[in-house]
Amino acid sequence: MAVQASGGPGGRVVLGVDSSTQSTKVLAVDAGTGEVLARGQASHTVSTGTARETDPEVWWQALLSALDQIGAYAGRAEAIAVGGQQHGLVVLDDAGRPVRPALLWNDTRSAPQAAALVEKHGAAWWAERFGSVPGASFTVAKWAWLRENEPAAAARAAAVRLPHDFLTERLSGAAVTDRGDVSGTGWWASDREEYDAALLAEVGLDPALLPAVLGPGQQAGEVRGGLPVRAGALVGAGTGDNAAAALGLGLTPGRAALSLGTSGTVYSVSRRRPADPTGIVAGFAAADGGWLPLACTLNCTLAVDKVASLLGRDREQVEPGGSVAFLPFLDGERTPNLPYASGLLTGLRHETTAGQVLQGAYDGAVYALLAALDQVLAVDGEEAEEALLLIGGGARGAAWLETVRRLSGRAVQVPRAAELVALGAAVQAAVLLTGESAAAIAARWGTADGPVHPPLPRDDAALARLSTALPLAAATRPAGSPPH
Ligand SMILES: Nc1ncnc2c1ncn2[C@@H]1O[C@H](COP(=O)(O)OP(=O)(O)O)[C@@H](O)[C@H]1O
Ligand SMILES: O=C(CO)[C@@H](O)[C@H](O)COP(=O)(O)O
Repeated sequence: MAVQASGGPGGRVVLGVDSSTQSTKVLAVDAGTGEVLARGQASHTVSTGTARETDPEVWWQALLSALDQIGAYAGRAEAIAVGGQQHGLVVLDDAGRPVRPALLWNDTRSAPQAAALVEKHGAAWWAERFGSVPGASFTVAKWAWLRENEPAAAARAAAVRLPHDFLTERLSGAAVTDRGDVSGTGWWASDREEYDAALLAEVGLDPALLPAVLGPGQQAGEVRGGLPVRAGALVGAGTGDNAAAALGLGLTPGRAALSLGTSGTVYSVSRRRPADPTGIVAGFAAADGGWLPLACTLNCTLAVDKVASLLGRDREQVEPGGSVAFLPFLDGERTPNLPYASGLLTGLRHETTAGQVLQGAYDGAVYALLAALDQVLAVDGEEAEEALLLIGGGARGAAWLETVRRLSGRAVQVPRAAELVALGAAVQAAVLLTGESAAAIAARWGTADGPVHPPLPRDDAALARLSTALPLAAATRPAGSPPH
């Protein structure tokens, strides 16, 4: 199909949505040039304490508010797609209303259920069949937690959705998901690319409650009436936020992205299906038909910002040197799989400064991601490109950039485009309009363009301190919690 898109006023407009942990962002994008024409953003509330929950209605209201902020572009847009935080368990009643708040990817209460599922079948079975060894983040563990702890809520389930599915359905009425996001549930067999009926029976989930899985480039439906987006505009399949960013970056095998947001993630795309029995690399599917090997941490920007505020410092007030090792596992941790751990600071001396402690928190937050980088790239096996792509809110910060350069020893490229998840969703929407491949659109938009910062000598002493401290962090679980 010919590309009809054209830039400038009067050009065709698509909308990309990023419904992530902390907020919803909407970009109105010129489908021809990729120029961002307008931007809206609205915050979410996430529960604190041991639970991490958000009412899906909060995401919907945030989406409506962000759409409101882009003014006339909402009504002009011809297509829209939604990228959303992965794994969250959304349970709806027969009127499409949430039965309870969604259990989010960073809620570790489901760790015992995840451990029981892995114990029952073995890590190798999970990796081979599902591509991933499920931890507390995976939807299957959350569903098992709900059945055990709130059976009445589970019994009321008329539909089970992921966060992006919920919003896609509110926009279009279509009960659909996509292969990228469904690959993070733990009930989609990546070896056969279908729901695993035997596992669903085992966890007591009726497959009729699940959405249809759309393939790359497929359309979910059209925008229904009565919304700020024009009725009849095309609605893309949407996908998980990391898969959306991979589309937005036009990621190719051998190229890795490091995302610094509520979660820290490191990922690449692969032509080979991942199946890592250690559980470090999750074997997600990519939204374009390939695979998305990925490692994810629970403690990233929020943990470092918390340490800065405890120290009474601005997040950029770091100082070099010193002897601390800081593993900021304030929420427990997922990579490595230490759901009951807490933060650990070692190596304090009289001469240690507050700025060095803060730098230690940055180092600890980046350490596990960089440790997983080679395993992520090894899945495809393509020779790795030197420069890491740095994205997410943290990529705007100098201290994050310098930490990644110093601990990776690699060149780091920071795309000028700030919202890669929303841009990736916009790419998905543009695919529906132009019939091009997502890769062709991302290349035309130049989404990954940005300055390349040359490598620094790797700080092996800091990495060695962190590696020595890690077994101690594993022992920081509260009395009475199960062994890791
Ligand atoms: N200029 C900045 N410098 C450093 N960090 C920043 C900056 N702006 C935002 N952040 C960090 O980005 C985080 C939000 O990142 P984002 O990728 O939007 O999160 P999420 O997608 O998980 O909602 C915040 O927690 C904040 O710490
Ligand atoms: O769980 C994962 C990846 O497996 C997280 O990356 C979530 O998808 C949340 O993303 P952000 O809100 O941090 O962007």
